[in-house]
Amino acid sequence: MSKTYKITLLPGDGIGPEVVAESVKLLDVIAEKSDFSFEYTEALAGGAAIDARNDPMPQETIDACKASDAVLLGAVGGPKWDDLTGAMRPESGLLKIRKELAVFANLRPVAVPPSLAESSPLRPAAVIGVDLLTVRELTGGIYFGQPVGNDGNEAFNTMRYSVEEIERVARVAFEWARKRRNKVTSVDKANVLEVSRLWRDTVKALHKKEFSDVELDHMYIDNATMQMVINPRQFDVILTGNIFGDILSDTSATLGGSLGLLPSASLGKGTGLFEPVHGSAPDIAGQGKANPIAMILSTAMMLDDLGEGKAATAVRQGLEAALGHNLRTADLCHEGYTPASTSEMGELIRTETLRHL
Ligand SMILES: NC(=O)c1ccc[n+]([C@@H]2O[C@H](COP(=O)([O-])OP(=O)(O)OC[C@H]3O[C@@H](n4cnc5c(N)ncnc54)[C@H](O)[C@@H]3O)[C@@H](O)[C@H]2O)c1
Ligand SMILES: CC(C)[C@H](C(=O)O)[C@@H](O)C(=O)O
Ligand SMILES: [Mg+2]
Repeated sequence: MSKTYKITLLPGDGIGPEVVAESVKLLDVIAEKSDFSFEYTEALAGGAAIDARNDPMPQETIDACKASDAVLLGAVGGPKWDDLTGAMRPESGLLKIRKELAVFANLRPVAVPPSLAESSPLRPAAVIGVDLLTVRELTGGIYFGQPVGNDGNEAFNTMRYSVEEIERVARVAFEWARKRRNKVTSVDKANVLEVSRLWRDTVKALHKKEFSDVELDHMYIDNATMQMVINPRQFDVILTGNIFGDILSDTSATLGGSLGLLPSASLGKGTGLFEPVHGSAPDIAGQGKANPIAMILSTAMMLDDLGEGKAATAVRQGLEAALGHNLRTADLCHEGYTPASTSEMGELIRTETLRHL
């Protein structure tokens, strides 16, 4: 009996639907050559859901996500909804589904093969061979701290973490390090913030108790952001909280030359959420310019999570082969390359993936 995976698609806004479409086409051709298939449910999220339901994350969407094996999300937000506040914002819808699915660990890998090094604004010699994984805490910290306030004159958010929240995400980072180069860099602001002091003490204690075979160091967020640019190869696994991980992962996108390359997997105990690191890119939306690679690599992470490692590997090998051709979307298209649209790049990656399946 062949297995059918239930996938909920949340295309969202801006370039979200454009890149999700490429993932679906890829999954369909993979299914044709495999002993498993996919059943899709498309649901509303973000600005699209505000327009249709006056709610950035309707209950029917949450129910569909929880009933599926995996969720693929494009991106949410954009200028049309920028005047909305609080729970009515598209971005609040994204935070809600992360919380509802309890996906507390957000994995954001970056690898720079030689084929991408020349697209980086940094010197190729500084970025070739970069292979790092940011493990970002995703359901706590200042994004979810209470109380929240804004009386028009003064506004505040609160950053809080409990030992339990820190330990469970730190465990994920240490476990990944054991499968990689055995090193964790924990990033915080323990020289200033109480929350970071607890973060650092908790990570140290867990390390001593369960993971003393893994190399551990600690770095302040300001230095880490600079180290990411001047010496990114020193990093294997980076462990950090919600807001520092948000900032540091966009910084890590400079290494390969585009935010359009960075995938992510948001994992907890149940259904995983697979979303590119980038947003809805209003400046290029609707023009066929979006790079589909971040979404396609997020789809590979989904295949891994579903236990379809062979298909995930074929996607990564297919992508590597595709990058050997001279086609590039606009974000990476410099001298010597031919410009490709989102769907042309998607088609090339599909063709190469099939060759590796
Ligand atoms: N996961 C998400 O849904 C998510 C993530 C980040 C931002 N956002 C939202 O997206 C909207 C725009 O935010 P922003 O402009 O700060 O960030 P953004 O990530 O949308 O865009 C930043 C820059 O990167 C470029 N870019 C992003 N993805 C690309 C791709 N796939 N291919 C080529 N270029 C790409 C954009 O053109 C832009 O120049 C905001 O409403 C923001 O809140 C959503
Ligand atoms: C849109 C926003 C809520 C989101 C975040 O800050 O987590 C985004 O920037 C990301 O990196 O996934
Ligand atoms: Mg971000």
